[in-house]
Amino acid sequence: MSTTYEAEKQVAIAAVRRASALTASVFNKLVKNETLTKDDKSPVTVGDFSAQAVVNTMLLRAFPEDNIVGEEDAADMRVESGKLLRNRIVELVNETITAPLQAGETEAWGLGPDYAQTPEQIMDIIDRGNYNGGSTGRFWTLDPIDGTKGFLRGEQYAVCLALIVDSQVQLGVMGCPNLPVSVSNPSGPRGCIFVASRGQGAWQIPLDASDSSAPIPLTIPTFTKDTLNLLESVEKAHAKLSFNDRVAELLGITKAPTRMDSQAKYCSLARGDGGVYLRMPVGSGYKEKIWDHAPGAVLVEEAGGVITDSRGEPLNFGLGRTLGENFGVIAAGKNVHAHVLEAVKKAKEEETS
Ligand SMILES: Nc1ncnc2c1ncn2[C@@H]1O[C@H](COP(=O)(O)O)[C@@H](O)[C@H]1OP(=O)(O)O
Ligand SMILES: [Mg+2]
Ligand SMILES: [Mg+2]
Ligand SMILES: [Mg+2]
Repeated sequence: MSTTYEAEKQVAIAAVRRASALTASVFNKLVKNETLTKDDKSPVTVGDFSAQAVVNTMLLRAFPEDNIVGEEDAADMRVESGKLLRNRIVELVNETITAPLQAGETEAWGLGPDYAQTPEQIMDIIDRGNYNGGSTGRFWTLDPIDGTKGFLRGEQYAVCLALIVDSQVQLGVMGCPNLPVSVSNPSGPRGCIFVASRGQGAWQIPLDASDSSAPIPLTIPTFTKDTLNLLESVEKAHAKLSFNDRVAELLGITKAPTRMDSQAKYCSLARGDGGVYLRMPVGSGYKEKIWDHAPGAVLVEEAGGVITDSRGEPLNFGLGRTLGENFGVIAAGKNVHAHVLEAVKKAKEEETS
């Protein structure tokens, strides 16, 4: 019998909602020493650490046996120089988890006025994201702020959570606080959640729990050469944008690419706002992380699309914390995908000839 992971979906949506609210509220108050630079030179903020603590708390209360592959760890908070950072994170996490219960939430998820945690508990819960993943069993993967650079610029970012069972992504939930609710009204209200579970479709729901708008089913539409465009990174160090330009040319695309940080690109693709997610490695040896693609992958597939690496092979979420050797990512609607794959092959041949 196939399972629909309904209980997991409810917890994941609530966790992404609380963590998204935290990140949105912290953005306006971020001060200088609340952002650090990690060993790989990428930024991390009190928002990333706090959001990971909130999501891990709720997941582990609801599913104590589960493991979590999370992006962040608490090492920087455990040292003497991390005291200010730690205090701020403890304040943010406790503010978020002790906030009154909202519709559908329960105290069993560690929420409500009685559930404040000690600094030690919060550091330990962040470090419960240290699981290494693998090809068998069930685990969650979490990117508490995907697109930290976009977050710091006040642009797109996403709180990203997925459930992986025996290497297959079964459930994906992404919170996008800065993404317009409606594609046709880009300057209108912002804040959406994208949800997909295997065999159950892809949906957009409101970020605000008190908004009772009905879930919107998502299907990737059909594109023509004139309406097709690429969705790509803002950061030049994350993807080879010159390669994308050549692929667009080979495909006869005339529309300019949409540059956007984070897995909000997958969300945009799933709702027809952009026709191709294309990410090619820059050749720095960076390995793509499973939390940067797992929820986006199930969302695209459930919206009727296809996602592979640049050779047309499926992404492998069972290799550990990374996707292994990086051959890039192509995601698009079924018909478009085959053409992109062909154009990518041609552009690669040109590079080596
Ligand atoms: N050198 C890199 N190459 C590719 N992706 C990277 C690199 N450094 C960080 N990332 C991750 O790429 C993703 C952002 O990609 P995009 O450019 O598509 O927004 C983020 O998950 C970011 O991590 P983070 O979660 O810390 O922001
Ligand atoms: Mg990061
Ligand atoms: Mg990320
Ligand atoms: Mg991140």
